[in-house]
Amino acid sequence: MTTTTPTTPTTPTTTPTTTASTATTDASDPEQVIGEARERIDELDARIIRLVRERMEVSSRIQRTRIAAGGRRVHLSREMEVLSRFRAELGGPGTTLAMTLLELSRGRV
Ligand SMILES: O=C(O)C(=O)C[C@]1(C(=O)O)C=C[C@@H](O)C=C1
Repeated sequence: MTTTTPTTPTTPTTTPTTTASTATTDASDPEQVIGEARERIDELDARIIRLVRERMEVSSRIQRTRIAAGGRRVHLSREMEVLSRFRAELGGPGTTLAMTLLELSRGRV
């Protein structure tokens, strides 16, 4: 007859690996999830603002060049292209966003 020695449960010696989606969040703690997601949003907003400022500089260069060559500040057909691209990608609010970007870039018309 063979006897078996009772085994005691052991704790894992390695830490469970985390996946990308759980590495920085603990779904059981809503405050932590929200706090971390807001940090990410703040970073994204800072990048968006930097990009908007960069767009304004590039747009200003185009406008100054056109005006120096005898043209006008506003180029309507180009604005229509910009507006339709934002609308195609983001719908009606995309148009509003594009209009705001254009106003920031060339002032009010
Ligand atoms: O693309 C141009 O010709 C620009 O002057 C740039 C820009 C823009 O910010 O997108 C700004 C003013 C014009 O009315 C059209 C577009």
